[in-house]
Parts: sequence; C-alpha cells; structure tokens
Amino acid sequence: MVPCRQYKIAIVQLQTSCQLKDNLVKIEKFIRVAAQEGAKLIAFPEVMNIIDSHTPSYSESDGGETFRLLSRLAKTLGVYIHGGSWSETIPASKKHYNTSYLFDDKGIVVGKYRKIHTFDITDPSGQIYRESDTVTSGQEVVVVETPLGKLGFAICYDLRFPELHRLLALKGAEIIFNPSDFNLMTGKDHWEVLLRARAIENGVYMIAADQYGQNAKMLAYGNSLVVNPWGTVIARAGDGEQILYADIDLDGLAEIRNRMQTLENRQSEVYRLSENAQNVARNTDGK
Ligand SMILES: NC(=O)CCC(=O)C(=O)O
Repeated sequence: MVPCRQYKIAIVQLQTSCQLKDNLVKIEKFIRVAAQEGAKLIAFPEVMNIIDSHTPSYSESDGGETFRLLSRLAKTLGVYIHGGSWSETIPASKKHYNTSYLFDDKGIVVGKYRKIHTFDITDPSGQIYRESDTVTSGQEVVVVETPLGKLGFAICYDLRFPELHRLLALKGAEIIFNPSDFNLMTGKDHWEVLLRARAIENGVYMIAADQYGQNAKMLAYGNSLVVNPWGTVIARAGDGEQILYADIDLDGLAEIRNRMQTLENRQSEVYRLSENAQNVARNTDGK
C-alpha cells in the first residue's frame, strides 16, 4: 500500500456470542462490507471472536482459526485489519494473553500487543472482576509504522493508564487503538471522558471499537467511538452491532500538534515517573 495521509477507517461494534463459528461468519460479513465501502483499515473490539475467551476454555496460538480468517481477508480485500483482541495460548500454562493482532494488506501480522493492565476491579454494583485469574499481563509497549501512520496499541482497561498512552505518543503513535469490552456500570461515566482525554493530551486519534449489550459476564457499554486529536468525537455507534466510518487526516493531526506543543512542552525533569523520583520528593518534603 502506498503511504496515505487521508483515508477512511471502519470500526465494527459487535455483540460477540459464545459460538466461535457464528462469530467468525459475522466478522467476515462486516469486513467485506467495510472494504466494499472503501475503508483502508478495519478495527474490531476486545474478545472479538468468542465472548467467553476471558476463561481458559478457548484460546488460539498464532496461525489459529481467527488468525487465518483475518489474514486471508486482509490479503484478498487489500485492507489492514486490527483484530480487536482474542485469547492467545501460552504453552504449558492455564492462563492466556489477551492479544491484539494487526494484519497488513498482504495478510501479514505487522503488529502484536498483549494487554498490559488486567481488569481487576470492583464495579459500583459490587461485582468483582479478576481478569488476572485467567490472563497474564503483557510486558511490551507497541507502536508500528505503517503506510497508514504510526499505530499504537492498548486494550480496554489500559485506557485508564495515561502513562501507557503518553509513552505510545512519545514512541511516535499517531493513532491509538483501544478495542474494548467496556462495562456499562463504569462506561456510562468514564468511557468517553477517558477517550477524549487520552486524545487531547497526546494529540492522537483514539479508535475505540466496543462490545455491545449482554454478554457472558456483564452488560457491555457499546458507544464505540472515534475521537480526533482535538478531542472531538467524530463517529459514535448507536445500539446494536454496526459499522462506523470515520475520516483520518494525519496532516490535520500534525497541525494540531504544532499548535498545542503538548509533547514538546513537557517538563519531565520536574515530574519523573519512576518510584525513585517519588521517594526523592517525599524525602525533600521531610515526610
Ligand atoms: N475488559 C475490560 O478491560 C473492561 C474495562 C472496563 O470496563 C473499565 O471500566 O475499565
């Protein structure tokens, strides 16, 4: 693919079920429609292929069924596909990784990211989530350079960690994917605010395909969004499964960054984020 500064992106909002085969059929249909509509990059939500993949009952190694489908479609249709996430098998372990794959227009994996922050919280209704019971945290911050821009990776609960997003921006990311299965209980108050904040503070596009509706574990918030580097929501999904389209403009992004200077004007010597720096600050205060 020749480098593109302006192009159409498609974001697919899904209500993934526990039936892998049904989900893959549906995913193929959405990809074909989005490619037909001229999208160069198609993005999916977290746990896109099977909703109970937060449990160890289903996981895939690289080259598994979901992987092969997306690779084949990316190549046949000549599009980039960000596969949201699915469970990646860890040999000889009861746990798995929650992993995103990016396929280029030849069907080759050009990016792979393992969710770093596991969803271990108690929501406002008292429901406890312990993703770390089944998921091993990734250890790598991932940005890949493509003809469609520099693409950074995060997954769902990662959205709450500005340090990761700042690091992605410092590593050059212009677009950050945040495929999600976001809880309605938290999402109704936090989802849009967090996405807009991450976009504004880093001067990036936030591409957030979400799950929708009742799934095996909870009610997912939906409201898949695309936020531009100014913090404006430029596409928002309504109820149910659907494809959203948005226009990416990387020259517009560069203009906003030049104006705001957010990355250049940091005073990182004053607020180093290491544990040591915090200790130094406490000691200086005499506390
Ligand atoms: N799958 C997740 O990481 C859920 C994140 C979420 O709902 C949140 O509130 O954060």
